[in-house]
Amino acid sequence: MSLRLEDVTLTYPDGEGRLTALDAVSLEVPAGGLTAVVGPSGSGKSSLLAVAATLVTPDRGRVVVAGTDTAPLGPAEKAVLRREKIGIVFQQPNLLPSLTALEQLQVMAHLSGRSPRAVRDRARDLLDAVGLAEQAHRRPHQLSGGQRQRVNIARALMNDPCVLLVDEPTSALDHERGAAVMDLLATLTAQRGTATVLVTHDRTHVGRAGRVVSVRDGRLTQAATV
Ligand SMILES: Nc1ncnc2c1ncn2[C@@H]1O[C@H](COP(=O)(O)OP(=O)(O)OP(=O)(O)O)[C@@H](O)[C@H]1O
Repeated sequence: MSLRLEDVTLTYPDGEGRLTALDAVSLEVPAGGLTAVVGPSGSGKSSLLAVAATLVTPDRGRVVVAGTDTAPLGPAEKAVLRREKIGIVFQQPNLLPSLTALEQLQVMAHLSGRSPRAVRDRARDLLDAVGLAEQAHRRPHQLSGGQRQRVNIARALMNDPCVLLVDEPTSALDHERGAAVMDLLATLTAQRGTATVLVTHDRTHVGRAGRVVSVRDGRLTQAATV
């Protein structure tokens, strides 16, 4: 199942007029595909993620998540779609300080209808997949920045999303850890078949993505297969 943006335009109020943050953007990411969106500050990367996440409604165009056109959906329906189909990895992990790595994942599944045992098993499997099986019972302050980002990624996969949206995953990490997180995202995307979009201003590690797209002044200017 894929993610598709069709001719998406998004504007914000700007004094007397409107500022165009996204200008007729079209982008398709297939299941199992990892697309990196690169661009300078203010180019529209966060706006693109927010629209893809259905957190912001575009002025024009369509966002299709796993075959569902999101345009006709109301706020409650979008919230369900987000919970069931979309994983979001924010730049800052926003982990709850008092919870262990395992518990951070478990709380994500409280509305999933799965048994507590199934939830715990899935959380353990995911921590294993991101290389943190040994750290399952540590709290955020007992983890490194790279490890916190791994918990963040594992947490976004807890509800088995079709679409994974990742905001600047390597900006707080040194070169080696940044490369490792990008490798992990590429591996998880292929293994789990998510349609993954990551946005970044830093081109250092984007070679690990299957496709790189540039955004500038709200327009996709170039697409290249790496
Ligand atoms: N809520 C808002 N209201 C008005 N203008 C906004 C709003 N959010 C973003 N903008 C403007 O829209 C444009 C695109 O912003 P966006 O945050 O998408 O860029 P970005 O590429 O993510 O930047 P950065 O890398 O600095 O986070 C910018 O000109 C920004 O000033």
